[in-house]
Amino acid sequence: MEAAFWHRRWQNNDIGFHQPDGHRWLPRHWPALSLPPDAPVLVPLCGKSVDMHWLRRQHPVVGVELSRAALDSFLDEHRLTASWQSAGDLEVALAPGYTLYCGDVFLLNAEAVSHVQAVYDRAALIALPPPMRERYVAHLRTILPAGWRMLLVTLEYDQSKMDGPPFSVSADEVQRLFHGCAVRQLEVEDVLSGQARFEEAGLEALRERAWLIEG
Ligand SMILES: C[S@@+](CC[C@H](N)C(=O)[O-])C[C@H]1O[C@@H](n2cnc3c(N)ncnc32)[C@H](O)[C@@H]1O
Repeated sequence: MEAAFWHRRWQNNDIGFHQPDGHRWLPRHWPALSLPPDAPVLVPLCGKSVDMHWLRRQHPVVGVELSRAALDSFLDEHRLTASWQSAGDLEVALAPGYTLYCGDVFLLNAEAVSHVQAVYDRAALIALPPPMRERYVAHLRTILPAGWRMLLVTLEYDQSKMDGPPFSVSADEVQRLFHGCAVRQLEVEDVLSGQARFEEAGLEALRERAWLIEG
């Protein structure tokens, strides 16, 4: 998607992807990453996810997000005072425990994530259309220091019945994108029931999966 698409969504408060209570699987599956306390965690395409607030209890959090409005809302909602600085091609908000980059994830460089040990991707990979997904994963794999681990959440459904975002990402695609990494499915659940937009599109299944990936 173009940047303008996302800026419009934030401007119009059209943010159905935002989960005010956080993702139910984060507390359950985060321990599978076996991270040392204080290991810095990258949250790409972070929006104003409250999952960052949960992660922050254990880890310094590095976010990256196109929309300044999203990051300003996150800071406001969590009563955080940030100082904004320029960081090369991006801007960055520094608040206690948080380093929040504002700009295109593809402009995030290896220096910015040189200390990162883990990644939490919920609604980031699946927010991107196919060619951009390849580029996104290749970019993360290029800039992250060796030994990273990731908790990834994907959705899979019949893409011929509706358009993304969120886009359908199959188990095969996850394996392909992360070839050469250790990829383990932690959980799969059909979450179609009660999801009006997906039910109205005539889908018969909407499979959500959690993955542990080790680079
Ligand atoms: C579907 S939302 C998910 C947000 C968050 N991960 C969550 O769970 O609520 C995708 C987010 O990615 C941001 N985004 C899209 N493309 C981006 C890019 N190229 N670089 C940085 N952020 C991007 C959008 O502004 C949007 O906030």
